[in-house]
Amino acid sequence: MATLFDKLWDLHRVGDAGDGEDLIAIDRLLLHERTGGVALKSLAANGHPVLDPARVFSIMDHIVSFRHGRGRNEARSPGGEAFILETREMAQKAGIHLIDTDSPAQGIVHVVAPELGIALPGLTLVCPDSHTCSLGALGALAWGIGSSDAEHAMATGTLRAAKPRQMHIRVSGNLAPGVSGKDLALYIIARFGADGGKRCAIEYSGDAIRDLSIEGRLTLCNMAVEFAAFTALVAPDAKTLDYIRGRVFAPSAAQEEAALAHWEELCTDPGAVFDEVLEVDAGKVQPQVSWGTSPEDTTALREAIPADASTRALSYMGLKPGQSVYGLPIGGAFIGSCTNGRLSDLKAAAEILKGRRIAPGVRAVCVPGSQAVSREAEALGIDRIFIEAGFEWGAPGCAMCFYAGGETFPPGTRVMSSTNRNFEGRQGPGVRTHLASPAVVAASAVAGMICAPSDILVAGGVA
Ligand SMILES: CC(C)[C@H](C(=O)O)[C@@H](O)C(=O)O
Ligand code: SF4
Repeated sequence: MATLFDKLWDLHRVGDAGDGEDLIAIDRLLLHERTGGVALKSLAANGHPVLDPARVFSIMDHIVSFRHGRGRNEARSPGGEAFILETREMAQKAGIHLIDTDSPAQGIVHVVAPELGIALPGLTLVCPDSHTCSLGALGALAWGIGSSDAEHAMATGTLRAAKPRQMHIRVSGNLAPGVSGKDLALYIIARFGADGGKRCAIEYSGDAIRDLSIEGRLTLCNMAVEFAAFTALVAPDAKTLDYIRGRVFAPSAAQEEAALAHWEELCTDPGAVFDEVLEVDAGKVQPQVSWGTSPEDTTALREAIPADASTRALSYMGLKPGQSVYGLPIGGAFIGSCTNGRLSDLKAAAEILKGRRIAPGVRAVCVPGSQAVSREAEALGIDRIFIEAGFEWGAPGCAMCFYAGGETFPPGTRVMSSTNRNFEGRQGPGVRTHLASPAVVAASAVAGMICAPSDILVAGGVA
């Protein structure tokens, strides 16, 4: 009896690497220009070629400008152009896949990898980026690594890793309408703490997980690193297979039968034992919003901030213990990122923004997670809905998810954000980030204050 994680580990275990570590075969490696160029350059300087260039994909996302009509090398931070140029040059020299700034496939690495079928059930995937855990949503064994590990993986096709402990999170019941994968992720982190994942490999299962769309599962697994997990996984099911079919780097029609036979085995055997088990009742999850400077500093929208909340977090956020953030005026809103920059996220926000305007004094920005998301949204008229509501519509990339030294909101601005991190200065010096789902961010942008989608829909006579 084995867990899904045991099976993935054993399938890729090449041998014992000593010191409690195993040598794991790496199927595909992803790079971005913020950390990938450095790894490629150092690898070349050490005289090592990339063992199998066809398995390595480099994508421009972190530093590229999110201005429409951006030039090929335009960065969003001073000096950022060097990251783009170096990654391009080193990727071309190494002969790896390069999804460049002007490619129709460009976007955030964790959004592009599923879209192109780079991430598939049963594969090991690594990237020098902490949110690589997102890809576990497809039943892949994916985790974030450092740049030197990325070099090792490129040179040898393997990595040393200690097998992590395993956690099962069973999410029973159903999420209420309007409650998303993001709300579930924030709820779990708030309830069990930002260290609650205990560096385990987590498998999510249960009715609510089965009911989540693939994009909802990607959002949930994306935040596993905010829960201090090694990674997260969802066993592949019919939805996963439908999602994968026909994607560029997925098995061809001729290979599909063999692939399906393999993927069918990718599940936890009944009776397999986990080191830790957490039970979550999906019916208890309400739309969430963070109030502090860790994703665990989160409550349901109308709930009060705990009386014993950290003074430092409250002072940074300009809040008091016992108060609720509900109704607080905001100055900014951001929808995008590898957490919530996919089509379903933009659709959820557009449902609220349709025929409405954001409040005066709010700067609202939407940046689709990839060129593909952007194209699909534009084909559906979603870009018009955002723009007519007063949002800026940006060019794909990480954009305002993290401050890179360039454009941001003024210090002290309270920003509703569909991203995954609310650390001090994450979106810019002094910027006060509140994490929430795209629907809650959109509703708050319209109201000019933190509120629930239902407030807006009722006020507009829609619901
Ligand atoms: C820059 C990169 C290494 C970083 C990460 O690893 O996650 C970034 O993507 C982030 O979200 O903070
Ligand atoms: S969108 Fe944000 S969290 Fe995701 S990879 Fe980019 S910077 Fe990191």
